[in-house]
Amino acid sequence: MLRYLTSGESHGKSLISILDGVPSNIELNIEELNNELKKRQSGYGRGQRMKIEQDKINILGGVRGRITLGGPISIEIGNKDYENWTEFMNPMKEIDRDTKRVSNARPGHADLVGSLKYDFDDARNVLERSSARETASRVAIGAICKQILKNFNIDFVSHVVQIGSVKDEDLYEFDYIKENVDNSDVRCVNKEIEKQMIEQIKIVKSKGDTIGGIVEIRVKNVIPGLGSYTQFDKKIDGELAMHLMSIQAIKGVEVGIGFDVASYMGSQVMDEISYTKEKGIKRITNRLGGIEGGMTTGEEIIIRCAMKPIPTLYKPLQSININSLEKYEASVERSDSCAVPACSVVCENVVAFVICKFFLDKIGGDNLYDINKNYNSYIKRLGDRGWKR
Ligand SMILES: Cc1cc2nc3c(=O)[nH]c(=O)nc-3n(C[C@H](O)[C@H](O)[C@H](O)COP(=O)(O)O)c2cc1C
Ligand SMILES: C=C(O[C@@H]1CC(C(=O)O)=C[C@@H](OP(=O)(O)O)[C@H]1O)C(=O)O
Repeated sequence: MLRYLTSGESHGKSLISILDGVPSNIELNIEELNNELKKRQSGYGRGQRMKIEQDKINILGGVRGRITLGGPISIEIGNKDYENWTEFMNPMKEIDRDTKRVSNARPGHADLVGSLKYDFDDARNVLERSSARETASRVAIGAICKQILKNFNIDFVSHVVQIGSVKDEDLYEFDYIKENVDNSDVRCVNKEIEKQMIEQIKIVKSKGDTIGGIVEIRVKNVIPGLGSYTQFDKKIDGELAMHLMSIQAIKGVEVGIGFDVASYMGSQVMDEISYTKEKGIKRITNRLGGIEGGMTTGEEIIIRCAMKPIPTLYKPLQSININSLEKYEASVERSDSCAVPACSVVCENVVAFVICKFFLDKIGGDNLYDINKNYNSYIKRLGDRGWKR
């Protein structure tokens, strides 16, 4: 079973993760992995931290000469900022506990409840781990998963469809998104709307406020039958939602037309089925986003995620001191004003992990050769039943 754990603090020495269950003989493109990390760091609205960090993957185990060995892969991403934080973060030595203290809980962040739950008088101990710095690890893991799935033509893309009230309402083809998204400062496909989104972020930032938005993730060339209707925890939509909702600041996940299913009649929601000798079994539409009964249908997967605005405001909200309980303005930490573009990269890679997990569960095999054999045999059987690539 494909699984991972992440460890590390935002201003600690490095982020460490272990990805277990990767088959052997997968060739890794390190440049491509680093490119994915770089994409997560960009996007208009990010704060000063992204000027300090230049995330690079350092694989410590499980890979030899860029080829996976079938054992757990250990990954390190260094925090350059640690150089400035050693005296406050060093795990092995006495540290200065007074200078970087956070006492006035930021509403919307984990500060207050984390301090109560873990019995801390300093929310620094909470925010170091609750910080979305951790998403760099998740991107590295998802990027490896993408490279596994590339062997089977499965491809991923994501883009920003809304920032605040500015929306990109067009429905684009997968390839069109792919061609245009990386040229945009906010990962928006439409250049006109991109300008409006940047303007929106600027205005909000100038007021000391923050803003959220919606991102869309698409997966192309997925085979039918990943996931299962037979048990609640085998349903791929459930697992996707769980992984996506666990990303810092994600407050909603939709598959296909999502919440709109509630407003339409059945005939306007279900995707009718057709069969022709040339195209095989196909859906005439794809409103349900490529998932039925907890299984992939073979149509493109379409998911949207809503990100709330960044909780740290330069014009702080009312709060309390976690120790004295007196009324205070929330602490102000160096912060992003909008991280929706970065979040689209995170969501895309988190989806890649889940798809890869279910793909390996379905197809099986410890090494690329066996997986290829099993894959081809499944595709052949589906072909005999009328499904075509
Ligand atoms: C890519 C990314 C960057 C983020 N940057 C910040 C930030 O600079 N400041 C901040 O307060 N929150 C930031 N957040 C959001 C917080 O980490 C998040 O709101 C917090 O951990 C509380 O979790 P919750 O919103 O899921 O409840 C960011 C989230 C993501 C995904
Ligand atoms: C470090 C990252 O994001 C951080 C996420 C984050 C938060 O509270 O979630 C707060 C900020 O941390 P800092 O105070 O060090 O600037 C962001 O920069 C990153 O995405 O790599």
